[in-house]
Amino acid sequence: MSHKSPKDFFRPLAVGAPAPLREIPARPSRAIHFFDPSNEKMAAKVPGMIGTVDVLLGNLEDAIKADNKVAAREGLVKIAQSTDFGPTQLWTRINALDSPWVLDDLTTLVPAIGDKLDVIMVPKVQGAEDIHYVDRLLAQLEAKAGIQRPILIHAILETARGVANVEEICGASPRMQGLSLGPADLAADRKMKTTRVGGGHPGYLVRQDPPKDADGNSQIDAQRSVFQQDLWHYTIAKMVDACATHGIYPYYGPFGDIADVVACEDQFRNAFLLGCVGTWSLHPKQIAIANRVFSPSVEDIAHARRVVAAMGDGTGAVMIDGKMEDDASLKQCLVLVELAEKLAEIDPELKKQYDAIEVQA
Ligand SMILES: CC(=O)SCCNC(=O)CCNC(=O)[C@H](O)C(C)(C)COP(=O)(O)OP(=O)(O)OC[C@H]1O[C@@H](n2cnc3c(N)ncnc32)[C@H](O)[C@@H]1OP(=O)(O)O
Ligand SMILES: O=CC(=O)O
Ligand SMILES: [Mg+2]
Repeated sequence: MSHKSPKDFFRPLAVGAPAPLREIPARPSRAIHFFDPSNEKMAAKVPGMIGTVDVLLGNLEDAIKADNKVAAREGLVKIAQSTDFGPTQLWTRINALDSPWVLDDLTTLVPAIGDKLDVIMVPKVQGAEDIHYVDRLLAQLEAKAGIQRPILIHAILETARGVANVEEICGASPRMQGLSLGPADLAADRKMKTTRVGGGHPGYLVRQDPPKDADGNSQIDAQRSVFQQDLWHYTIAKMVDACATHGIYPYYGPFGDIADVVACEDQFRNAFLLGCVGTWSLHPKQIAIANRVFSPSVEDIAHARRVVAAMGDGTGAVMIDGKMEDDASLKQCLVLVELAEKLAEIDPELKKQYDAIEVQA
């Protein structure tokens, strides 16, 4: 954990840098859509995606060929300078802190487009020291460039040491906006034996007990159901707790099987139910899945509003459809109602659906 005093924590780290935020804004970020700014075809699609996705992220790290690193950085500057992003946030993923590109990433991007960048995603974060390094450097660059609002930091949880240090990473700077799970790098770093980019694995399962014959002997060769388990449950739950403790936001990460939109939706929904606020989208077709999954359903909002209406001042207990509701379940319902209100501000279609709900007595 940081050894700074609480008041120093909220002082700028360079003379002339903007004051750190005390609260991280809860801006909707259901899909963080990755694009390669050095890929002209992909980059050309970016202006048309504004308003259809909550976050557009110019990726400079993995998935960008070494020969294209400079073109990606320069492409991002060009796109950011020539585009009005309206309601859509602009993020970038810089190269890893031990790479030959990251210093130029930061010293180029902040002066050129620091006033347009909402969040910088930092990959392969190992501990608080990585965040401290970026924190100070950003403050120096912001001061030099006269940037008026602090650029926030998002860390990818994708090393074993990062997972072990997740608490101190979340609390390392008032710039910390959130964390994403990086299942591909994390699997490699932990020496897990899956070669998939996120999602489940058919070998990670629990098998139904064998039936017994008339003499009570187990029929181990009999047909038995298997239930595939979630390889990522532990890490996502740990990440959600660390983020909630520090008032920042957890996200699922990449789902690499672009064709399997069904399993992608399942993985996203598991993360949503566990507390994540959004996910990555690698391909345009994953945006609609993320927007659907990370927006509460009309049924959930109808129920939540009914509980809120029935609970009055929030004390006591009531019965609704045979189920007990009290202060705790009211708070659960308020999580959904408040999220729906935020989403309705930026998504007219959702607003229409939520507005049409009639609250049952
Ligand atoms: C483990 C990690 O670090 S994950 C994060 C790093 N990885 C990434 O960022 C990957 C981003 N996505 C991509 O590179 C691509 O989507 C790929 C390689 C997965 C698939 O690309 P393609 O084979 O070209 O996909 P496909 O043919 O279905 O593309 C259809 C159209 O969508 C466009 N498109 C594909 N992905 C994107 C994207 N992320 N953003 C914008 N447009 C895109 C294509 O250019 C193509 O355009 P066209 O119809 O004008 O030809
Ligand atoms: O960067 C993402 C990952 O899964 O690795
Ligand atoms: Mg990674």
